[in-house]
Order: sequence, then structure tokens, then C-alpha cells
Amino acid sequence: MDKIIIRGGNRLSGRIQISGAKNAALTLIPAALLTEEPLTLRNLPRLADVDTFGHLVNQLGVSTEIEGKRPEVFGRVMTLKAGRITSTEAPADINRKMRASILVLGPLLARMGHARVPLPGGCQIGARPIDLHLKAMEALGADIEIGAHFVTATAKDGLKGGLVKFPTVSVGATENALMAAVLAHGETIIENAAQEPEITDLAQCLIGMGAKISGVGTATLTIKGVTSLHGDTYSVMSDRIEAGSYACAAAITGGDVELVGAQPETFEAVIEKLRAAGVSIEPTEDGMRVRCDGDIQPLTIETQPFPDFPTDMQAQMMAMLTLAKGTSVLTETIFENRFMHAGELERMGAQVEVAGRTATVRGVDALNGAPVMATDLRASMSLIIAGLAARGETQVLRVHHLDRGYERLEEKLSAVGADIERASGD
Ligand SMILES: CC(=O)N[C@H]1[C@@H](OP(=O)(O)OP(=O)(O)OC[C@H]2O[C@@H](n3ccc(=O)[nH]c3=O)[C@H](O)[C@@H]2O)O[C@H](CO)[C@@H](O)[C@@H]1O
Ligand SMILES: C=C(OP(=O)(O)O)C(=O)O
Repeated sequence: MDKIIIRGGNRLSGRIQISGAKNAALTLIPAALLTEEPLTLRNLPRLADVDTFGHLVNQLGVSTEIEGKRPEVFGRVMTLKAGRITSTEAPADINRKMRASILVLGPLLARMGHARVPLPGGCQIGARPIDLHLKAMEALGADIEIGAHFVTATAKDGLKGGLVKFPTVSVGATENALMAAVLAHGETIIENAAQEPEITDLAQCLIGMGAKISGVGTATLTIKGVTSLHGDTYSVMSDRIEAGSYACAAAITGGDVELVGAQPETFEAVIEKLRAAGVSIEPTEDGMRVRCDGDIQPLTIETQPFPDFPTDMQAQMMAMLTLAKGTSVLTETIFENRFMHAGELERMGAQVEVAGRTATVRGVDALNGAPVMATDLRASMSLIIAGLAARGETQVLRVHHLDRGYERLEEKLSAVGADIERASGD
């Protein structure tokens, strides 16, 4: 298994190209199941999760063609064609690698009237049940049967529009409900929908394919079902979490970095917190510039659904705040076990105390390089950020987590001055 070795202390300076968003890509790929015509996705990030989802839809009968496999270019173009769906069963092995595979449920049901998906177990960051996805399908007329390892959903006469009222906000369940509703008979209203920009991206792609959706970007989505969708070409939005992660990396090294392609309007809550920490953020023609030439100030952060502070940025912010001039408090309200990076950051000299859903971070003067273990995707990135500022060498083990969500991380960071490399071995 690969590891990443960082010799910390270099100030980051230059330009970093931000890739297409993982979480948008992972809902746009299953959207291709909704039409027999080709859907071309541009600006798809080159990530393990995208490859895995490609393999998943291949097993359902979808062809995937990648244009111009030029290794020097970030992102790529993929054309998916679900001319004939040959299977409505999502394979169990893929589900273990990537929880977003549950997002085939809505499209398969809508197009084929049947879907069998593996019951996902918990993962490192939390239990992650799928009850809200199943309730949404039921509200659209599906019969749900929960077996020992699989859920089978059936809508013999097709899905029917209905009221989907979410008791709590779920990104994935909103995406599944939206993809199911676009081909259902009649009108669907989704209340308490998640408003994450990736959902807006999905809605815009679906509208381009002929779907009738209003209320995009709000908590109430109204969908008038159509009998079929057509193909289209759609460009995946820029990854706001990748951009936020590199902003933290620039800040902790006292750097000056332009994040090319970043869309500041998609992560204003993060930008607001970075500014409150003393980091300068300015829009540029190509994205945004992040600079930090003074001390990092402590912050109080609580994760919440969009438009508030995203849980996917909590770990990276914590890494940055380990060197703040004072005490920060981070509260995680979305996932029950998303502080595993805290213990690893402590190995590097950070002072973090976790009590339930709150972590108190007492800023220290310096971090020291150490061998640390990546436990999940964003936890891994927090260790990279800490390693960039630490004295001496940090080895981040189990980097396969990082490969799920950061396109060519070492290359992007080396280009702005980091001393970072990938090596094989444990
Ligand atoms: C591929 C993708 O887009 N992943 C993102 C998506 O995950 P994902 O879509 O899995 O996250 P959700 O928004 O669904 O989860 C939010 C909360 O709702 C709970 N829940 C969810 C579904 C359900 O049926 N029942 C239930 O109780 C979850 O356990 C969690 O506590 O949104 C999360 C929250 O912004 C992000 O951290 C993930 O990066
Ligand atoms: C939790 C994340 O992703 P996933 O839902 O794919 O596990 C993430 O992107 O931080």
C-alpha cells in the first residue's frame, strides 16, 4: 500500500488547478442510467471513486468511453451510454468500496421499475443508514423489501409522483429522490431537500437532459415527471472541498496560492471562517487567491448542511487550527465518528481534546513530523496539511483513502513548492 512522505516547512506559492467535484461526479454518473441516449460528462476528476462508479455502471450494461486519456491534463471527458440496462442489481463488492453506489437506486427504479442494492454497513465516519432513501422511494410508490444483505425495490407500473418530506436533510437521499422523480408519472414535491451545490449540479444536468425541475438550489424541489430524458453534455462543477483543503494548506504554510477554477460562491461558509482566522481570500479572474502572512486566529466551527459549514471540511480546518494563536472549538453534527484525525494530529504534537461531538484544539507553536495513519478521506487530507507545516518528515500511511477524493495530490502540491512524494510500502 502506498504512503505519502512530506518534509514540512516549505511555504506554498503558485497556482493549483482545482478538479471537478467528486461528490457531483458520483451523482452525475448514475444519472446516465435515466436515458438510453449518451450522456457526456466533462471535467470529471480522475479519482478512484469515479473509476469504481464507472465499473459499477458497466456491470449494469452501461458503456463508458473516456476521451483523450492524456496524463498531463487534469480531469477527463467520459461518455456514458445506457442504451439497454442489462442488470438492475448493484454488485455488493463495489458498495463496500464506495458508499455512493446507493445512488443507482433511484435511476434504476425510475427507468426499469426494479432495483436490488446491497445494504451498506457503517463506515469509519459513522453508521450512514439508508432509511431516508428507502422512504423517498416508497413515497413515489415503490415497494421495498429489506433482506439480510440486499434491499429490493419494485414499482411494477412505474413510479408515481408524490410528496417526499425528509425529516432530516440528506444529500444522497435528495439525489436519489430527484433522479427517481424526473421519470415518475405526475408531480413530485421534495421538502427539506438538501441544498448542497452538488445537488444543484445534478438538477442542472437533469434539466439539460429534458427534466422539469423547479426550486433548484432551495429546500423545496418540484418535479414534473416526463416520459423520457435525452442525452446531453455536461461539465462537472469545481470541487469546493478540494479548493477548501488547498486553502487550508496554503494558510498553514503562510503561503500565497491561486486556486484556479475554484468557485467561491459554492463554499462561502468556509471562506468566511478562513477570513475570520486571518487568511486573506480574494476572487481572481481564474478563481481565488489565498494568502496568509500573519498568525492564524482560533475559530469556533459547527458543521451543518449547506449553506453552513460542511462536515467534509472539518478535519482540514482542524489541522490548520492546531497552529492557531489560541483555542478553537469544532462541533461535528453530521457524522457521529468524524474526529479520528484528532489522535493522529496529536502524534504530531497537536493538542486536541475530543468530548462527544466537540473537539477543543489548543493551538501550539509547532508540529513535528511523525508516521501517521489515514483513517478516512478528509482525515487523510488533514494529516497532509499538518505535515506540510510540521518540522521534519511526516509519513501518511494508507493513502488509498486520499486517492478516492484528491486528484494527483502530490503533483499539485509539489508544483507549489511542497516537498512531498509517494512511496510504496506500509
Ligand atoms: C458522495 C457524497 O456526496 N457524499 C457526501 C454526502 O454523503 P451522504 O449523502 O451519505 O450524506 P447524507 O447527507 O445522506 O448524511 C447526512 C446525515 O444523515 C444521516 N442519514 C442519511 C441517509 C439516510 O437514509 N439516513 C440517515 O440517517 C447520515 O447518517 C448522516 O448523519 O453528504 C455528506 C454530508 O454533507 C458528505 O459528508 C459526503 O461527502
Ligand atoms: C464522506 C465523504 O465521501 P463519501 O460520502 O463518498 O464517503 C467525503 O467526501 O468527505
